[in-house]
Amino acid sequence: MKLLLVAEYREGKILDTYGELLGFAQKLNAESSMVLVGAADSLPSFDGKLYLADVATHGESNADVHKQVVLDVVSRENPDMVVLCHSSYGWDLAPRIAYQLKAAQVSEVVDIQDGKLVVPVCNAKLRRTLVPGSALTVATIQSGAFAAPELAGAAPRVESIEVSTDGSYTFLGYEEATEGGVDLTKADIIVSAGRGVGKADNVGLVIDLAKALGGEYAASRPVVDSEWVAHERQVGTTGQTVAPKLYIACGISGAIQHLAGMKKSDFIVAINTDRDAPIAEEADALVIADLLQFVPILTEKIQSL
Ligand SMILES: Cc1cc2nc3c(=O)[nH]c(=O)nc-3n(C[C@H](O)[C@H](O)[C@H](O)COP(=O)(O)OP(=O)(O)OC[C@H]3O[C@@H](n4cnc5c(N)ncnc54)[C@H](O)[C@@H]3O)c2cc1C
Repeated sequence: MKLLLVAEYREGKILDTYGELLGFAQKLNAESSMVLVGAADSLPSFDGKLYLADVATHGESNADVHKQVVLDVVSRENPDMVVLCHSSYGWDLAPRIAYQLKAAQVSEVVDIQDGKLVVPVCNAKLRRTLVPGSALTVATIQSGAFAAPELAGAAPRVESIEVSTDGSYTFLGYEEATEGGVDLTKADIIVSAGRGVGKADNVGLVIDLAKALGGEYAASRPVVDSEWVAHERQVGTTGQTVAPKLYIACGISGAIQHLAGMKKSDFIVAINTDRDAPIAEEADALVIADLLQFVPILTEKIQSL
């Protein structure tokens, strides 16, 4: 199998998520080439062919033009699969490429089993394996689902390419998070509330524990969707990616989209009534308890130290 990996470049450098694309290729045992709209001073550690379209000419974020770049490389490489990250860049680009190539598009691949793509369904409660019906597939891979292989030292064979830069997009720039927004990535300790807190009033228990520990509080997506906690505190693929020294997950089941945002934490404590919740597999310590009883007692003990 032959893959074309689409790397991303932002604000002057290649994003290290290209490593996850390589991890995906490695798991499929596939041959791969890569394409990047970027610059020669920020290249991937990749032992293969890299098609490089100059960012100064093709723009940093322009789906119309970048689509043409990828299509140009597809015509040269004739891959079986075009692979992008499941990121805002990938969401924007993948369907355009798939439509143009009349290829199947498979979104948010989380695993490979027996050479087949595994994707989440039913809000990630279930998974299914897919065999695309077309000869060419365009796939996006879930953040954190495929570990990057050892990359140091490898250098790509670079081939410069150029396509027409006509497009209907004008890229205006990136917007910084609003002032006063919380940067959870800087917190050493995060206590996070999941749907297991039950109702908005109970989020206070999690906030109290975070304060007692001198940390920040965060939440899983359902808690944010219910407007119990602001979106800026959401952890996961559609929230922030954090790696604190201590992450305490209170009433969080451990769906892949949540794990992707916190599994690089140094030490994970999960408080859950269900000993079989998926988070138990990631947790360094699992407390099987009702958080509504356990968390206030823990907070009180810490406050009394
Ligand atoms: C495209 C997409 C993007 C997504 N992005 C994100 C994201 O960025 N972040 C994110 O978090 N999710 C995200 N999700 C949602 C994700 O799939 C899960 O649905 C979500 O993470 C589940 O949240 P939860 O663990 O809080 O709730 P649940 O899965 O409902 O788990 C609740 C847990 O609480 C436990 N519990 C219940 N009562 C108690 C109690 N009294 N004491 C202790 N434990 C208790 C239960 O045993 C259970 O394990 C995304 C989904 C999709 C499809």
